[in-house]
Amino acid sequence: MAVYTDVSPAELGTFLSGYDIGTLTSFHGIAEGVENSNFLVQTTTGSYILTLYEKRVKTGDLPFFIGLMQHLAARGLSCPQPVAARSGAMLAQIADRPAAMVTFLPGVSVRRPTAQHCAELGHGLAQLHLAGADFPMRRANALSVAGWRPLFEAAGSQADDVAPGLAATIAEELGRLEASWPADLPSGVIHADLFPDNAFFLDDRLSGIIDFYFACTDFLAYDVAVCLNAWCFEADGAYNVTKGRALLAGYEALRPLSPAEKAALPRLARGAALRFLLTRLVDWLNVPEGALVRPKDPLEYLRKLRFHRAVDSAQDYGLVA
Ligand SMILES: Nc1ncnc2c1ncn2[C@@H]1O[C@H](COP(=O)(O)OP(=O)(O)O)[C@@H](O)[C@H]1O
Ligand SMILES: N[C@@H](CCOP(=O)(O)O)C(=O)O
Repeated sequence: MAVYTDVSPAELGTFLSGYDIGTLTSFHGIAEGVENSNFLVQTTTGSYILTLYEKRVKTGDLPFFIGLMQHLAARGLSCPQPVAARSGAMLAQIADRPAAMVTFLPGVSVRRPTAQHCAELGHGLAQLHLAGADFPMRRANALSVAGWRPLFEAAGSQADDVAPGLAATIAEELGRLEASWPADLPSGVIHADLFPDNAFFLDDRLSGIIDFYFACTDFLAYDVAVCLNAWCFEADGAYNVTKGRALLAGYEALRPLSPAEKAALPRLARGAALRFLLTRLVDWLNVPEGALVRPKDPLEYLRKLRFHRAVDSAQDYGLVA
């Protein structure tokens, strides 16, 4: 998280009086993350996370996110659970922002995932997909292929200031993906942002998944592609096929990919790389003044995109045929 909106102790104290979770003992803003404002709130009954929803989160989508976390938790997935106010409401308002209080999950995120972490993550992702299969609400993925051109239009004119030639690379890739994006693959609830900072581990076992605010209804294999991008590249930009193999094997142990999903994986991985390149580029060029946030490097995803452009088949990611 980041902190875009400040909350005063008095405001938070008043806010907490609407909940049955004790009285405030301490709180602080959390610097990690880039989307919403998050606070670690400690009360006389324990620790909680207060999230204030910022620019990319539409208020109309909040019931989907809240309902999804409740649904997944009820099916045994370890994820934050929304805490109801005394009125029964899961959503509230503080500092003029929509907000929710959720349970605090123990565990730590890993900066340099090992193959073991990747295997655990793949398994957890498949568990999430299976647990979400009967979730009744739908939410279109606003950041799928149709959402990429508007992002490019917002940032494209400054892209070459970030890296010479970047605008042309994005334009070419966007055109290709718009023309070839799969139309019909198994769909359902996806997390859509399951990066290492959104997965917690205890003793190298996956202990929880957080940050469901990009979750939506889309191709399940696209979520796998997002994770290959986020978990299986080394800091020097090299793809680690051992980690990819572990992630895919962990996933397929619970939910085997169909032949069509396997064939589509390289395109989905290119699309996932372009999606994060574009959102990072927009964020890089638009850091709000005074915000506690560390924008993420868009060029990391340019390097990943270049790797995917040279991939022939899902076997290159470590998929065992
Ligand atoms: N339920 C939770 N339990 C424990 N820590 C959490 C929880 N939710 C968020 N955090 C902490 O806050 C950080 C940012 O949260 P996140 O949901 O990823 O924000 P963003 O929506 O900006 O990505 C996480 O990296 C984690 O450290
Ligand atoms: N994971 C995205 C940005 C959103 O990150 P989060 O920290 O809010 O989960 C990226 O790396 O570009």
